[in-house]
Amino acid sequence: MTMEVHDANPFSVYSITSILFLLLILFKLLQKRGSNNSSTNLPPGPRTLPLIGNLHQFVGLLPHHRLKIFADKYGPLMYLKLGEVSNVIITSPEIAQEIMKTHDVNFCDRPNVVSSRTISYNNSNIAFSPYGEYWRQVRKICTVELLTAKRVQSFRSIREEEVAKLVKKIAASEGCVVNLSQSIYPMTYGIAARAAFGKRSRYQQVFISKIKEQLKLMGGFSVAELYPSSRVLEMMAKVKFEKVHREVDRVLQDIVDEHRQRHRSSSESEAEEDLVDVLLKYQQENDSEIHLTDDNLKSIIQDIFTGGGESSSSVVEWGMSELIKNPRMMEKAQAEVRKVYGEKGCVDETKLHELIYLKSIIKETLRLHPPIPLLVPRENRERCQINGYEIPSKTRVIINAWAIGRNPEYWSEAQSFKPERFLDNSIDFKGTHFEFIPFGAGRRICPGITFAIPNVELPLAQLLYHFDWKLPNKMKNHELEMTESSGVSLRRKNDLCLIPIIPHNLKI
Ligand code: HEM
Repeated sequence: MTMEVHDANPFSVYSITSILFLLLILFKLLQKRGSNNSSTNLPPGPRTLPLIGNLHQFVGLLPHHRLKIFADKYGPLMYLKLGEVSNVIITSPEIAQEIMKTHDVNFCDRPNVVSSRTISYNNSNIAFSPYGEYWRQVRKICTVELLTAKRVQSFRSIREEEVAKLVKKIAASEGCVVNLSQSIYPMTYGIAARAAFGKRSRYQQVFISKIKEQLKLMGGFSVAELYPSSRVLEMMAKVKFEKVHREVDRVLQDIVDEHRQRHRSSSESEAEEDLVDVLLKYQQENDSEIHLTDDNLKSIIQDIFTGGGESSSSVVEWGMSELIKNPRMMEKAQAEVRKVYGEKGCVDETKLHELIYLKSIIKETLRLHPPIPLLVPRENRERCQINGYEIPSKTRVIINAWAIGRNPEYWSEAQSFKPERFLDNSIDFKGTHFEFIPFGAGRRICPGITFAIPNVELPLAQLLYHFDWKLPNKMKNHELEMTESSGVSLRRKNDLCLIPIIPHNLKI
């Protein structure tokens, strides 16, 4: 998902002086929008400055880090202003549960911002569409048609082929430094593209590169989103987003047309269906509920593609990083996967369920490095009370899942990577344990969990089975840097570069 506020430097897009100057004039001219913020019983929070609110306090730190520091001072329910937008920040499992369970219906909207409006065909995708009948229907299409366990299973050979390609590429560089980060992202994007468009789409590569451009643009604060009352800023942002969106749209429409053409001329079996086929079939056959336009269809495909490509890679990248840093755990994980697949001599999906330790590594990676650390923002429809404080209507709600996952009140040795903690308990990420919510929770919980997990398990299992790993330049394991960078998903600041060694008994 692509909408959270992520950039460490919110002022990077425009020069700060010109923006402030422009805003001063605008604020004199424009009547402030009637947001209902006259309440005196707002949650506590840092002091705000006129015009910019708390924006200046985000310079130089990633937002989820800064928000954690604030929460340590002001508590788990906090109020702050970014530009003219009111935000509440949640940093405890109890209040997250209040928002995403007790008051879920009230907090089920997404903020209507110019970037998502422009790139998501007027918010007609699943992630950004307002809570209501349309969202219910497209979400149903997603869970009942596109991302069912059976459908995800039908993409097994795609995953196996794409991961095998990755292993082959790495094996060809045995003993040399390999940029693992740069290899993992194309692999998961490749899986998402083939699941969405099928094997034969000649547009796959161009689509991946266009969508990356679009994601890059989405990865920072957009000044227009912080000052929604300014039409000038909105227009400027619209122009910026429209340019790249038009290019993405052109490729997507070609893909849809290509599929339509193919559909007419062949009778493919269901097993060969890709997600565009499924959506086209739904569009043709289902006139009872909502009619899907081509724009609706394209916006859903974009959702699946970005969800499928970006976040899963982030987990593989951080999982490998943690294992390098913790050689004992690396050995244990390798021993498990080599034992389970030893007789078979290769790793496929048939025995993934036996990799219990690997599953706990993935959970621990999601706890410490949730790919979307602030989840996707929500907005409440009606004024309400949470924890004795008043939350005015249309407040933006940001849940700091990253900080919740590192809260020492809920996790022993919270900052340490300890996969064993998940071996003897039933905590999972499906939205019922609010201390562990990398996929969110409630009605808006990520619908892509079943699609995401094999995308993470299979590559990790293969990388552990086929190779031993060394750090370059005689670097010691504990010296590996773990700095995070801003973007649409939480990535490493520096690419993970490692030397793969093929163990003797696994050499062909
Ligand atoms: C490790 C991988 C992934 C992570 C960590 C992740 C995380 C998330 C999070 C945190 C949300 C917001 C939940 C909320 O508001 O409570 C979300 C929403 C969403 N995700 Fe994922 N996701 C992942 C993979 C995927 C995949 C593979 C797909 C599709 C194939 C996908 C599709 C979506 C969609 C469509 C939404 C919007 C749901 C809505 O607003 O109703 N995600 N995801």
